[in-house]
Amino acid sequence: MTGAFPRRCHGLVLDGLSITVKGHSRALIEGLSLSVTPGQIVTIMGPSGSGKSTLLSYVAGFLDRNAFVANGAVMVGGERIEERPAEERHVGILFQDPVLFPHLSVASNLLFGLPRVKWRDRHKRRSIVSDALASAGLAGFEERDPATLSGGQKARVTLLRTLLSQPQALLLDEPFGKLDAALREDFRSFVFAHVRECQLAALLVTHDPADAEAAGQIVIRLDDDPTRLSKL
Ligand SMILES: Nc1ncnc2c1ncn2[C@@H]1O[C@H](COP(=O)(O)OP(=O)(O)OP(=O)(O)O)[C@@H](O)[C@H]1O
Repeated sequence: MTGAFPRRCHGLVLDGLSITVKGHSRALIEGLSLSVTPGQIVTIMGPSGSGKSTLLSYVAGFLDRNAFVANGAVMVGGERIEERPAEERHVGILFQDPVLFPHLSVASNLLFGLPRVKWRDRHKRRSIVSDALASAGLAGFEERDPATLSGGQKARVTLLRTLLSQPQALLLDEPFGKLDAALREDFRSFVFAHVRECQLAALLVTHDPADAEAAGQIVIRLDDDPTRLSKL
């Protein structure tokens, strides 16, 4: 894999995380603490509405503070980040639908992810993008319009863009959910290989036990009753 995705040497730690929907007396998530080591994928499972996406939003910095009361420490790379704006957290997130800018070429979408402060030289930036595409089996896709890509290709480009932004932790919110079975397995292996290669600390939200098994079977279950948080 390309040198544009350097190895990370810090993990992700949540400490005493509690989240309540405003106006509700019972917490959605209460006293959740967990530690994800570099290269490890911890799976978050639980019924619809149990707070899986809300948990990821809190870690990523997207939580709607008008709707939720939340507290608890989030550490990435050895630093507290829960008070920082999302763009300063070094946390990448992938959603169920790959999101690419439709008016930009594949290369421009990827260049968007690449930190300008780190790579100022235009040719170097282009070559990092080309190397990243080649590492994903997409050599020569630089000038393609995202609309012409298959679902699996879009998913790969979206992951590459996230990785090029140099995250230290990766949040995966059902990123395989809409792919058909063969593609799902293929993309899952692709994502997990990058998590391990780049030594990212990853949280995976999924409803599929096969994802949890492929991720290494470390499962945190958010139950209907938040006082019954259990580690399988
Ligand atoms: N903006 C909001 N305002 C008020 N309540 C919200 C808001 N967003 C989510 N919720 C509530 O928070 C709870 C947790 O939602 P969340 O989306 O985190 O669940 P989930 O476990 O990810 O569900 P699913 O598996 O269906 O995606 C739900 O009861 C939901 O209705």
